[in-house]
Amino acid sequence: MYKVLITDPISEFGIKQLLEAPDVEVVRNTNLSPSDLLSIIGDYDALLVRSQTQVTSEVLAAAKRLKAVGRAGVGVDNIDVTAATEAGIVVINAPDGNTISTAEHSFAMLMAVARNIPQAYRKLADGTWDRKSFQGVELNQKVIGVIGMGRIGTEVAKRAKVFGMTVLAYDPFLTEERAQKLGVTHATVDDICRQADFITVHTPLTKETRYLISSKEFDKMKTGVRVINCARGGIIDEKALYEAIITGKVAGAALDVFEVEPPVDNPLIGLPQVVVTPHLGASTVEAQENVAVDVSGEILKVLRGEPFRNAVNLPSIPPHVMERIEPYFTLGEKLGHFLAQVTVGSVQEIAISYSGDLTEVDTAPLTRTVVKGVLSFHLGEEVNFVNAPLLAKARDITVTEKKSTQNRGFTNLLTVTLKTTQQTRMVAGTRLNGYGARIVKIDEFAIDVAPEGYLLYIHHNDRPGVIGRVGSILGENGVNIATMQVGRRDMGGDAIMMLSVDKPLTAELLDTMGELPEVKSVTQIEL
Ligand SMILES: NC(=O)c1ccc[n+]([C@@H]2O[C@H](COP(=O)([O-])OP(=O)(O)OC[C@H]3O[C@@H](n4cnc5c(N)ncnc54)[C@H](O)[C@@H]3O)[C@@H](O)[C@H]2O)c1
Ligand SMILES: O=C(O)CC[C@@H](O)C(=O)O
Repeated sequence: MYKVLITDPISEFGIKQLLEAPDVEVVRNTNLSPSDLLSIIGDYDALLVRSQTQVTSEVLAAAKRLKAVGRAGVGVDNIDVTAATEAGIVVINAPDGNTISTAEHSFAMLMAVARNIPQAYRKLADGTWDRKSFQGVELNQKVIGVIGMGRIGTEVAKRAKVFGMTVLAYDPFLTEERAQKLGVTHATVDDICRQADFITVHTPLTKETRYLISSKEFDKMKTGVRVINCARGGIIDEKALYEAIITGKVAGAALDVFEVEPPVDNPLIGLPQVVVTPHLGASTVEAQENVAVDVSGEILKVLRGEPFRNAVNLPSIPPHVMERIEPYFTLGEKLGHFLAQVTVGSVQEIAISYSGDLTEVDTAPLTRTVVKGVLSFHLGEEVNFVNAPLLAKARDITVTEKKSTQNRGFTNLLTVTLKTTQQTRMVAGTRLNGYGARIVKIDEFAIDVAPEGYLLYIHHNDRPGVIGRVGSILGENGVNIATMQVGRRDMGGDAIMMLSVDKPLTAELLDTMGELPEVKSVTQIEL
């Protein structure tokens, strides 16, 4: 039974699949102090949070069973992702579910600051009918600068266009073609500062984007500009913003996020030109359901060892790529695990070659599964999909990946070569329609074996009677052979036998088989 701890308020509908999963026990406690969390986290396999719970390196160090931290939302600023990666803990987020809600909130804030809606509301609510103080500006025919054209920035830009605005957009990944397709003008931050009537930021908060908009940028702006931040506090320098408002450069600001949340003695709050909300961008019924559904589903997959998509500490896998490579995940891991069991010496290099259909997609996630398969034979559960490359690097193991045109007649082929201090061995596998995963080559021998269960890999001389003797010994010792495959290079030369058996052999029985005439080696493999 997997234990999942939920420590922030998360949509009930969204976590339904966790609550109903027969293999999951959910514990909800949204009143834990940091020390409470430290003392109980060791019992849990997954932790599900929003933005309040601080998942620090101490929490992660105490989380001996933890396999995943799920964030019902986009930003993972409250999670020590580096510490999680080192510990092999997957950090999952839900990047798509709150895009529309946050874009709509950004637009609502833009309109609120353009027309002074909250200020007018407050005055009227206080009993004053004031029609002079709140003259606003139209959006139509104004220039808006969108900095960060990812999911939310793009949706904001689309809405701005519908309102008759000219959109200047900056994002290091915005191509001219995409800008044209969206009907926006590709611009620099400098262009935006000089030309825009409204500036809205939609980047993550990184070293590069901290104080992206500060005094230097405000100095370049048109007098009367209005700025919006519904992304992360700190992208706009709050001190510089305050100065720019006081000097009259900036006519208004709309802020949903702050450098410190909740804000403490923040002079921006209460300024008549500033519209604020307490980080409400994603606070809609729809967004909270979406993010909770997404992250709960992904957590279930991580716990059950199934492929997942949205890990922050792993490159994300687009759905069309996932669809193509998912069937090979288990095969890749098993090929790695197979080689680790038949090879002697310390691993120096893992080389993976993809051919056929597999050359058409990004196979980096598959490479991780192969590396995991190799390392897990020696490192056990310590190694997983997240930390496998790090663990290989820490052991000076080179991992290479190449695409090859040599598919040996298979529509797809995954070939893994393991170089150790003592030998170099190779195994190749494929997926055959109707038969599933198969091992089709071991070193120079063609073979056809399902990579599962207990296998006996016997290297022998191709002589009459060897196969019979192997079968008899197993039979005499009560070991049932499920399947048997032989492969040889030349008649009477080097040959291999691959048997799948119903139960593992004892060490004594393995020795007895190894002593048979013409048998060179016997290796038991578990896949
Ligand atoms: N207020 C809220 O409640 C709320 C809700 C959801 C998301 N957010 C925040 O909104 C922001 C955007 O989210 P998203 O889902 O659109 O993310 P996203 O990853 O889809 O987009 C971010 C974009 O910023 C771009 N970028 C990175 N550095 C940049 C730079 N120096 N200059 C310009 N662009 C840069 C990236 O290339 C990317 O395209 C994030 O900070 C996220 O945490 C806030
Ligand atoms: O409401 C939340 O949980 C924060 C939403 C937002 O900032 C995010 O990063 O997804």
